[in-house]
Amino acid sequence: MIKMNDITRDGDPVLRKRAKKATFPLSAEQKELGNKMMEYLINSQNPEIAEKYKLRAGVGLAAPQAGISLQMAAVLVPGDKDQPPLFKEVLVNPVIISESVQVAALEEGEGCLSVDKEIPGYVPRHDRITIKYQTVDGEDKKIRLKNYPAIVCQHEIDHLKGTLFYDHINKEEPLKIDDDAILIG
Ligand SMILES: CNC(=O)c1cccc(C)c1Nc1nc(N2CCN(c3ccccc3Cl)CC2)nc(N2CSC[C@H]2C(=O)NC)n1
Ligand code: NI
Repeated sequence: MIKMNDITRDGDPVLRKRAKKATFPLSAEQKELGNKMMEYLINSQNPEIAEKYKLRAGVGLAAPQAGISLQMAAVLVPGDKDQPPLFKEVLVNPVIISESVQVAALEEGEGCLSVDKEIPGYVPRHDRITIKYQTVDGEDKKIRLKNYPAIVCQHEIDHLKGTLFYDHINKEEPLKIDDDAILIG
């Protein structure tokens, strides 16, 4: 299982590189990586397991954060209690093909498993996006996302381009954002 000491931290050059495009069929190791990244998110969202293995909770994890420069990211956005997840997928070679003009940001700012310190400030993103990606089996998919799942996918796709969330925070005024921005609580 992936544990916190397997997760690369800010300062590791792999987090600032553009990740390599995946070619199909994926190797057994690459498929296994997708499973292990998703397993990390499941474990990290389970209070007992997270406590036992000291896992920081996350809803997204990108391959560069596991030290592998590959265009692959796992996303697991839970639904409400006893509901199915809002979004659960391992995205391979994801590309944002359209994005809303409407800006949105998490009201509490963003955290990242690869950034140990808390960096306050709004991270302006698009409220709605359409992503084209492949599944680990090479199937082409296209999905439209909005609000929290859209924010998470933008954060993870950023990782594949060597961008970290705080790159988007206004240095002079971290809490400055468009008047009509949607703040997601
Ligand atoms: C600085 N303020 C903050 O971090 C911050 C502060 C307050 C609220 C939010 C909402 C904040 N922001 C933020 N909170 C999250 N979690 C909330 C808790 N949750 C979770 C926790 C326990 C069980 C199950 C789950 Cl689901 C896991 C996910 N996740 C992200 N991000 C940014 S996009 C990728 C995603 C990620 O997975 N990061 C590791 N941001
Ligand atoms: Ni991150």
